[in-house]
Amino acid sequence: MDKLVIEGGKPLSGTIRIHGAKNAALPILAASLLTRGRIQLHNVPKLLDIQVMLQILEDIGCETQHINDVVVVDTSAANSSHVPESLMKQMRSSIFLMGPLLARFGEVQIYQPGGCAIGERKIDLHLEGLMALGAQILQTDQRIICRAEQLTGANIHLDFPSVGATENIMMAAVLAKGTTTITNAAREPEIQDLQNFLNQLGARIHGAGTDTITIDGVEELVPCEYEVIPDRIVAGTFMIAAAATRGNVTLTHVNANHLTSLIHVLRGVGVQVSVDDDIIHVSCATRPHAVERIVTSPYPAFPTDLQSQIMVLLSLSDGTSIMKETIFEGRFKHVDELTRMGADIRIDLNSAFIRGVNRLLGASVEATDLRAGAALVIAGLAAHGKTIIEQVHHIDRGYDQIEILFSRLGATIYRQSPVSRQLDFAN
Ligand SMILES: CC(=O)N[C@H]1[C@@H](OP(=O)(O)OP(=O)(O)OC[C@H]2O[C@@H](n3ccc(=O)[nH]c3=O)[C@H](O)[C@@H]2O)O[C@H](CO)[C@@H](O)[C@@H]1O
Ligand SMILES: C=C(OP(=O)(O)O)C(=O)O
Repeated sequence: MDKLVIEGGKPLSGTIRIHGAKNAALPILAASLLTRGRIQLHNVPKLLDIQVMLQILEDIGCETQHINDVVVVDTSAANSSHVPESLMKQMRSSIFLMGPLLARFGEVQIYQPGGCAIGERKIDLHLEGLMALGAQILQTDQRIICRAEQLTGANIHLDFPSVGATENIMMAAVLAKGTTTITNAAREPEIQDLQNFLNQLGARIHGAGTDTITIDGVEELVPCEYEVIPDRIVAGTFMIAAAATRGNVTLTHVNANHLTSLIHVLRGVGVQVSVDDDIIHVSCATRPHAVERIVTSPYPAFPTDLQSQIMVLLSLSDGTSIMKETIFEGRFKHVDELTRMGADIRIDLNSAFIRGVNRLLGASVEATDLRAGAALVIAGLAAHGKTIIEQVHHIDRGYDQIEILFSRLGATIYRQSPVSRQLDFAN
């Protein structure tokens, strides 16, 4: 298992380019199955989750290629509506295959998806949405079989604006007969990106970005070329790292409109953030102060995917801050690790009370999930001394070589691979 080793205490400085969004690229890759032919996608990051999605597409008969940030998927020969359990279990986003495969083949056999251990992460809203479109669902313990000779448009109200359920329903409804309306839909930028991609294929969807999405079913879709949006969570991670190390960092290829809640919080604690078109500049010369309360909620509120990272900044701020997590019940696992590094955080139900300390100290810690891992990297960069982070594979799900990106900003950070892997690379 790889480890990250960090010698902290240096302010980050310099410019980096932000890669494409994992959470946009994954549903878009799954949606490519809705058409027959060759799709070319730009700005697709080289991440573990993307690799798994491409492996699944290959397993069901597609041809795929990922060179630099360009992915080509040829879906012409896709011939299976079954996703093997071993692949399903590798990530949560395998669930995105359900809608497109059902729409393409009239049936799909999948399993409960895997993913980060951040909460229960049910899929009831996905299933209810597909049933509303006319699918019959047979569920045993882990296996889910879904069938529908013809999907038919319907009015679907989501009890919670689930990102994944909104996307799965959109993908299933594109080729359905008639019109589908999703109310209380999720409004995340990645949903708008999926709408834009599907419309480029010839779909007729509008409303993404609001809480009501309308999908007028079409007969068929034709392949296209498309560019994925920048990753707002990766951008946010680097912005917070710049502030936590009292650095001076410029991010390029970002969309600041997707980061309004974070920019508001950062400015509120005294961090300088300026925006110029697709460039964001972050600098922090003095100790930030505490924030009264941050609550994670669906977009456009503060994202749960930046909760653990901002907690590192609050741990180093002057005063006590409160962080309430309302999306995932198991997303405070980084707290024990941060405490090991000297943070002063108390958890009460879904709220964390963070008393700022003057400094964090390097320690051996474990990434328990993707964003918890990213938070530990930030903590390690800001801390005095050496930090070793285990279970780096979690971080690799969402950041393309995080150590290289931070090295470019002057950090001392490197990856230690087991000897056998180092030899593999040498050959
Ligand atoms: C690949 C991707 O885009 N992942 C993002 C997506 O995950 P994901 O799509 O899984 O997140 P959801 O919005 O669906 O989940 C939010 C909440 O709804 C619950 N729920 C969800 C579906 C369902 O059928 N039943 C149900 O109860 C979940 O358990 C969770 O408590 O949005 C999350 C919330 O912004 C982000 O943290 C993830 O990074
Ligand atoms: C929770 C996340 O991703 P996923 O939904 O793919 O597990 C994340 O990106 O922080």
